[in-house]
Amino acid sequence: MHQILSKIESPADLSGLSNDQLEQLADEIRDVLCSLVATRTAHFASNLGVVELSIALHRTFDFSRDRLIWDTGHQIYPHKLLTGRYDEFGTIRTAGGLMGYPNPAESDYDLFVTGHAGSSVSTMLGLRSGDDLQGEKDRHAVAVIGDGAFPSGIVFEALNNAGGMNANLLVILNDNKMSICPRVGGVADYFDRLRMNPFYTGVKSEVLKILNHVPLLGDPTERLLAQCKEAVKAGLHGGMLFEELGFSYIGPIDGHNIGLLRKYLEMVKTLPGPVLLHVVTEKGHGYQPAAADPVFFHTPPAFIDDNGTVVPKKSGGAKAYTNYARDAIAAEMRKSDSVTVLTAAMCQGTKMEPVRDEFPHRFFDVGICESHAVAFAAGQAKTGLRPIVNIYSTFLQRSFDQIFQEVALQDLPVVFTMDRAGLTAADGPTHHGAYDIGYMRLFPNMIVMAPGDAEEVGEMLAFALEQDHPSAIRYPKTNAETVVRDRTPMELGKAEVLSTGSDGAIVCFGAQLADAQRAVELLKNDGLNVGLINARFCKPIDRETIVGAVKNSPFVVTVEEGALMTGFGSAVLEACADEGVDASRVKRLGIPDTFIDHGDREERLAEIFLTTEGIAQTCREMAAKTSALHGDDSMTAGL
Ligand SMILES: Cc1ncc(C[n+]2csc(CCOP(=O)(O)OP(=O)(O)O)c2C)c(N)n1
Ligand SMILES: CC(=O)[C@@H](O)[C@H](O)COP(=O)(O)O
Ligand SMILES: [Mg+2]
Repeated sequence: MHQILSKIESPADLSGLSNDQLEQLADEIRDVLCSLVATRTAHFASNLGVVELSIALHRTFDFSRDRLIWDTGHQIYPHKLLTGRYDEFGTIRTAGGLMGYPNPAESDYDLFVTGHAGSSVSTMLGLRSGDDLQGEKDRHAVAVIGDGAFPSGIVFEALNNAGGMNANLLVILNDNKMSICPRVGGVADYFDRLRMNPFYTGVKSEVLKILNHVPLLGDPTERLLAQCKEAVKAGLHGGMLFEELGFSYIGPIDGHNIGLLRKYLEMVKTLPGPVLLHVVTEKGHGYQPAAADPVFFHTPPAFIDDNGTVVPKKSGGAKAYTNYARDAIAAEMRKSDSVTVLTAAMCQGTKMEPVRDEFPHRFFDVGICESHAVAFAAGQAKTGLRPIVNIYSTFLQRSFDQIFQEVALQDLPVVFTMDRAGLTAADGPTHHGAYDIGYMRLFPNMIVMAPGDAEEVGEMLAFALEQDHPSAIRYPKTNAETVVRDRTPMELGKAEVLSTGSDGAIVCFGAQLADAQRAVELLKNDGLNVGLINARFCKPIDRETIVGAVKNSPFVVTVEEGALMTGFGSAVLEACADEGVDASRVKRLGIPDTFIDHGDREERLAEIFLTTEGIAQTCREMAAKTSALHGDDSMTAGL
């Protein structure tokens, strides 16, 4: 089994292998990738597409000394298999196992933990600059970036800087025509034109040889001829966008031909200054169903291959918050032509393909360009439209300044639907939506909400679209429950009291409401009568109800699936302080001030007491503590 791969303990073990053996190694790596996705959801098509590139890179450079960064990092699996992690690879994306992204704690061959797209050229330029300043100019600097990540604004900031510095830097564009969905925008169209370049078909090199032998004359015609020559080369070269920024553009070349890759990598290794090598690959290459449908196979559900038929191991089940949000967005877009929706290359993750198809003129996929997305939405809002910016909580962090300046400061009615707000489990710390409560409630004019259950998603979106202010609605990566109750209508800054209790109160902001309701029922078995408040708003917070609960209850437990630092619980403490109410009997449950590793979502939630039992246990402890404070030993007897 994996005769060659199983013996690769480091890239140095590649040195003696022939191209044929390297091709066999590629097959063995693909076999490992196919075995992995039979067991769990993981990044599949992207990794299939960079097998040969990974092998050729590690065969050509010595990254124990040279520098290598894979942009975004979701396509890191072949790199991990080639850098001594074959034996433990089966643990990837599981608690305590390998991360599904680069991780310096696992290997010196991983330089940065990444998961957000676009930063690789910048960090590599920084590494280049640092190595140069410390007398290590011999270390090569290589950043591999996908065509989906490439339009991110930060990439052009880095290209601009690298060109200006004339830095010895190799940027490898991994062009597979795909982001998660098909790539979009002018850069995508440009890449399509480059892919048609004769170089890729081998014709260009002959023409370039001829041009380079055209004699230069010493008279005014020389300048014209030289310009014509440059124009023809540029036309052939393609790559003018990069050449004008100071990069030598090479390509496009076949990214699945190991021999060809090695040849060009050896060539560009010696080229001075910034170089961009354009590599053409196929997302899903080597596994036909993935090549045929790279969108589905970006992160497919665990599946088995039944003689070429893909059979997901489980499907269906309760609807996720994402589904309710998508349906609510579609419903609002049907109700009003003023409602638009924007995504930053996450149409598939937000399940908005049906919305894209139903509203082709009011659906905007701007690519991995979150900062631009928010400013774009602000422009739409300025014209009277009601844009919904549907971006994952963690990726929306890219847009902090545009949320501040273009939206909040202008007080424009942009609605932010922040998916994956909370723990995202297998993706780990780069993808947890931990900070959106804190960063959104900072801004004047911003309304910050979190649905407590499935129904409130649609109620909050409809409410948000009626407000003449910006608003944010956050929900986690999980199935949505319904909490049966007599619902009170949405009212700005008003919480919903589900029950009252003489022994304490739980104030829940967001999707743990059903857990909190079950905890209330559990606590009755302990003889504790604890009330439950559905906060609904973190901003404006319902001071009357929530500070009132703190004032009149023996204890209050606040619950949020967000960072405790600056989160909803902090807002409660601030409100109590402002009202002069003693908040010493408030216990806050949420994400502690640390980065939470990847792992099973329910396990991670249990570790921070954001489960039915965790909330109940916290209430028991608070009841004991507060009854002891007031001389009633009945609760402490059993502790
Ligand atoms: C800032 C940011 N926004 C969105 C994402 C979600 N995302 C992960 S991979 C991906 C597509 C990347 O496309 P590309 O760079 O071409 O890589 P490929 O999967 O094609 O190899 C996206 C949008 C992200 N990781 N980071
Ligand atoms: C690499 C990346 O950022 C995306 O592929 C992300 O992992 C998708 O997350 P979901 O699977 O939660 O949509
Ligand atoms: Mg791509």
